[in-house]
Amino acid sequence: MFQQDALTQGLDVYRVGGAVRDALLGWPVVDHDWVVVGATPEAMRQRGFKPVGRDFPVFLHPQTAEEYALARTERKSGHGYSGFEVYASPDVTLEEDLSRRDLTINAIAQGPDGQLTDPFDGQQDIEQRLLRHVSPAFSEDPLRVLRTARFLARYAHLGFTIAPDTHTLMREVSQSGELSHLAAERVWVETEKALGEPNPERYFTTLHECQALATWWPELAEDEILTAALAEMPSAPEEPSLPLAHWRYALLVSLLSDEERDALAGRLRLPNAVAQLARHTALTKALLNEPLNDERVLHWLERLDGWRKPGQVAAQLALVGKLDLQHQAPLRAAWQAAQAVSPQALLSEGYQGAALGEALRQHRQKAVANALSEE
Ligand SMILES: Nc1ccn([C@@H]2O[C@H](COP(=O)(O)OP(=O)(O)OP(=O)(O)O)[C@@H](O)[C@H]2O)c(=O)n1
Repeated sequence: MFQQDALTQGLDVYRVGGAVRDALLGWPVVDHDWVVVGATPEAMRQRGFKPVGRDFPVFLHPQTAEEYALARTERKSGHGYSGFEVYASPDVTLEEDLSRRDLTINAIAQGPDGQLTDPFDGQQDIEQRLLRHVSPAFSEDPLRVLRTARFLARYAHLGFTIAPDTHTLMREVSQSGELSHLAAERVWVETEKALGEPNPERYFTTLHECQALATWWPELAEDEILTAALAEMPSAPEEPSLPLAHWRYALLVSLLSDEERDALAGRLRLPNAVAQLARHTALTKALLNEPLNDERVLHWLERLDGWRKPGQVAAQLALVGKLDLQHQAPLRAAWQAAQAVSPQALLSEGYQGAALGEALRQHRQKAVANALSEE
């Protein structure tokens, strides 16, 4: 049940999508999406709703900033995201709007009196823990392959599986080559969300099973490589300054070569911070692979840009705590000792320019060596 406010009073409005699904699942509801039946864009604007874009009949409530979309149908007319013909008109029914959606559990609407409109048996699929497509139109949006894998990463621990027919469709979409028309940013948005879910590995194994991994993650699309990569993710540290999803990504690609990691980062157009965390994580794993010594530790601190960005060393030290706890204390001591070397003191001794740089490095290396020998 929900109360209508002055702005929505008199509109034929329903709560839809994720909010209804998650409420039925007892999962926290983060944001509410609404669908409005029988209204025109002009009527919405007159009420004070703010149009979101020019091409989509979606509006924001000026107070709650929640999305109100006019009921619409969609038909594919080309490749990728722009290749959609959207038809919104007061004669589009609630059922028609629900029928364009991806999964049955996402195609349930709730009216103000609490009553559910559920033409595709989404409630039954929630009870049976099934991710099932609404109609063959599922294939019209290749992003849905990733979305379905992401929902599995989120709900697998509740017992959800992907319906066999849906799995078949996902494989067909992957084999059609349509995934390559997605924008890299949208692929990353889905992947980043999946990486933050309770079972991120299910996202990747599902995509591998339906042959979708080869398009965007060819570096991981081999049974043994994928298994090894996924086994790295549980080492993500609880480091509140960085998102869990980013740590998991960095660990996932930590066994790849530098070239492969950079190729992936470029293809996915990763945000710099994520690509950098991935590089740093690989450096830390390489450091721990062999016995520590002053030269290797100093090199590691330099590659982490520790003097300018101490937070980057702190983050990697947290990772060391998960990967190899016995090395955390010596590395922390070495870092503190190296940080304590003061450029100011060397300046006042008369060092300048390149000589100052060289003296700094020598003093730092000595400090690291002392710290390592004391631990
Ligand atoms: N490619 C897509 C994207 C969205 N939807 C529909 O639009 C709703 C809202 O989409 P979105 O807000 O992206 O996702 P949610 O389902 O709300 O999931 P989340 O909890 O991850 O936000 C979905 O429930 C689904 O009905 C769809 O059918 N196909």
